[in-house]
Amino acid sequence: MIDKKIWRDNALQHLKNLTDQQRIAYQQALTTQIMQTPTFQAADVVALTLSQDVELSTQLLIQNALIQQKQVLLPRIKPARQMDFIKINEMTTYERHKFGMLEPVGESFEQLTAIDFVLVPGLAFSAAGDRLGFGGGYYDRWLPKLPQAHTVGVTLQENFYEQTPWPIEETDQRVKQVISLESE
Ligand SMILES: Nc1nc2c(c(=O)[nH]1)N(C=O)[C@@H](CNc1ccc(C(=O)N[C@@H](CCC(=O)O)C(=O)O)cc1)CN2
Ligand SMILES: Nc1ncnc2c1ncn2[C@@H]1O[C@H](COP(=O)(O)OP(=O)(O)OP(=O)(O)O)[C@@H](O)[C@H]1O
Repeated sequence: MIDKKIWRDNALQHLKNLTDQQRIAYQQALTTQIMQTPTFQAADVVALTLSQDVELSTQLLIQNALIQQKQVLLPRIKPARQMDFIKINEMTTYERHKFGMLEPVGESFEQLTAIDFVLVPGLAFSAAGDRLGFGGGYYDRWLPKLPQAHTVGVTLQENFYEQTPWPIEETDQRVKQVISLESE
């Protein structure tokens, strides 16, 4: 879909332009904002992501969630654009998928209805919760399996839109909350 590509490229450009110093500040802000979210504080089981190259870093959030004794799950992609989530701990090892992402090694967490909180990755979000991902449709397929979970997207202010500018598809899953990070 050509229209989506324009908005994806635009959002990617904003992420690529960040300086190392801005990245550190955004990682800190992402961590603080999520940890202040009541649904995260109340959550026992959280599905996070392991950020890749241009994405805002989730490392600090993962470490804090583990320190807080939450059960932390990270994704592994499967054939047919499906995902498994693996419960991680300090001993978990990671391997690189041929598409480039680092993924945890371990058994799939099957109790999807026990997941309280999901950090949904995305390049851009709108106030209504519309999300522009990398285009695999992985989260659009997975999120309907856990309607009970609180879903949150975090984005740069530059990639946050009051009105959704990209075309919305039937299969697109909205997130329940969007956090737009302001620049310093
Ligand atoms: N950190 C992080 N992890 C994540 C996601 C994410 O957005 N961020 N995902 C969020 O969904 C899933 C992975 N999503 C992906 C989406 C697209 C491609 C990709 O490279 N697609 C290429 C090639 C595909 C192919 O050859 O079939 C493409 O579509 O051109 C890879 C992973 C699960 N893990
Ligand atoms: N549940 C589904 N069943 C069939 N096709 C789907 C489903 N969800 C999404 N798709 C298709 O997958 C393709 C990619 O979806 P989309 O562009 O929304 O990905 P994305 O949400 O940006 O990516 P990701 O979730 O991987 O970050 C689209 O062509 C969409 O129609």
